[in-house]
Amino acid sequence: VGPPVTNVMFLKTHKTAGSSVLNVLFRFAETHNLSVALPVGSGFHLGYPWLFLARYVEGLGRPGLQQQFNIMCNHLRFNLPEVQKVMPNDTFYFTIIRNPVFQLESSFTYYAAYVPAFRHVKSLDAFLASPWTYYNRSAGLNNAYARNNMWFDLGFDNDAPPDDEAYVRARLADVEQRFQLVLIAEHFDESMVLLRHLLRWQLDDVVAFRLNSRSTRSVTGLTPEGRARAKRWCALDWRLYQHFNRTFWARAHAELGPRRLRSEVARLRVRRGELTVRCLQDGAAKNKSQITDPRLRPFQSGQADILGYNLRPGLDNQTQQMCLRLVMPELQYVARLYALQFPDKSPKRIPFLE
Ligand SMILES: Nc1ncnc2c1ncn2[C@@H]1O[C@H](COP(=O)(O)OS(=O)(=O)O)[C@@H](OP(=O)(O)O)[C@H]1O
Repeated sequence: VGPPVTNVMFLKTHKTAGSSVLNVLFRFAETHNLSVALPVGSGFHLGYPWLFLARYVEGLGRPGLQQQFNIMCNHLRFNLPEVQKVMPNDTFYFTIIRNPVFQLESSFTYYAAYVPAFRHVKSLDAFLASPWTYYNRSAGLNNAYARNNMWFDLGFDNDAPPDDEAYVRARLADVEQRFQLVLIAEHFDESMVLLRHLLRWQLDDVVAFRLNSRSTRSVTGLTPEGRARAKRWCALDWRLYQHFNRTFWARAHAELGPRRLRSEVARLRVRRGELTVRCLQDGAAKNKSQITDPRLRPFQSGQADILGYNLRPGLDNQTQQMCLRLVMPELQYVARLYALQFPDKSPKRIPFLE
């Protein structure tokens, strides 16, 4: 026991349920009046895919403004010495990973037009059948979305040879040493329970709706052969996932025990169910054409059909504010916190809302 942890750094890896975690952290920051390390100027991420530098954070280094922040969670490529310039020494570090097969499939659909390696191939199965036809190491950092993307986000070389056992082990040890917790997207609710326990937060603080998810229509299944190839192509991410999937359960059982873990997960789901009924029109996610309030429209990319939510009409003001925070997409929430934190700067513009 002790006071809630308020200095938190979340490494938001790509296509791993990070937007749902970011929502949890932004809500906590907003409702507890904490400062957030936000992207400088008009940006929405912290310099990705470049290695993170402290100067990518708004307000840093200007006399009279604060030099350190409570919460940091926007996309960045991890670079510890620079992160440490922004975050206090007692910061709690955590991240999230996902089965690399599903992570890659999500990435392919979302970034198809943006990533050189994906641009000229019609399907992920075709890509995986001969990746070296499309993937060129020297094509620039944007190809990081196409191979071992989580390994890359952690700041490592995503083209390193996966059979170099000493190298792989050393990097896994680096992650263990720096991150107090590595969450697993496939076990999102267990992850939130464990996170809440370690941060000493309230149940409501970690209840989240699924954000940035695709309609089933835009999810393409891989063939069994494609799945096996994806594991080999992203062998570094596969090692990462296997390792931390194992330690996650060991940790959850050591911290909480299986019974308490189960009952806390059940409580979380009940609470999310209550908030679903209270906040959401039809209690369900909506596709982009159905979302009426532009403030609630999520950014769309590639072939992905990204779902969002409508709020129930007629909510009282306080409930509406609470529900709004739960469903606010990432870009809108970044812009909102930026306006709150830097009222004298020109507000961030969201092009697709103009
Ligand atoms: N709560 C929860 N549990 C499990 N999975 C979840 C959850 N929330 C989001 N998601 C899935 O995560 C994918 C989006 O990841 P990110 O938000 O990290 O994407 S992004 O990098 O910020 O664009 C996206 O995956 P795909 O639908 O396969 O694309 C989401 O469906």
